[in-house]
Amino acid sequence: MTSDAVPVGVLALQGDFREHLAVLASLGADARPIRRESELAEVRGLVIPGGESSVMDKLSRAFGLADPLKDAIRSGMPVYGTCAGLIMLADRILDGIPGQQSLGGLDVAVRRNAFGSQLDSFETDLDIPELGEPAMHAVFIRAPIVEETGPAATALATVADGRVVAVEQGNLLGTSFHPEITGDTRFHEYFLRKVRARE
Ligand SMILES: NC(=O)CC[C@H](N)C(=O)O
Repeated sequence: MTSDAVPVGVLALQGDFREHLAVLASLGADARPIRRESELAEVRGLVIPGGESSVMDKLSRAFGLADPLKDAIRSGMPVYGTCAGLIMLADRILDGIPGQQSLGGLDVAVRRNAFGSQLDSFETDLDIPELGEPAMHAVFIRAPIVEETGPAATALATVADGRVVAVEQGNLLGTSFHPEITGDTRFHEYFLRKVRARE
């Protein structure tokens, strides 16, 4: 193992964790699926993938992972959530199913399935100053929107009508869209820089 191969996890209870594992491995990380508390304890950063947040919530509680995940987030571990993963990181969920909980950490209110049926899925290019040129091609799939950004969180990207679709707060990152399926690795590189900066 090279010194570059920092161990990072992808929450692998549900959703498109394999795509994230492949991107992280392609960037030289030691990328591991995380299904147990003991596996979480071995990694220095975590990605929470897209999928279905209400199912991920139920499984994380059923597997005894919700509390260790909250502890990891509070301890300052870098965590990047895409789509359902962003919902898991939001302090407040709008339009959740009854009883749906999040792990929290990001001072935002996120509305699930916010783009309505006609825009169930769509693609657009986003200017993201933190990531530089060119604009990022972004794929949205039954995507959430960041409806309120609290004072502790910073918006990184907005769609054309001004609604927020990417946020950052300290070691936490969240995007409504799925960079793991477009071949643009800049968000994963940004996440890995946060992980390596803590080493
Ligand atoms: N692509 C996705 O992750 C969709 C998120 C899903 N609509 C949810 O509420 O969790």
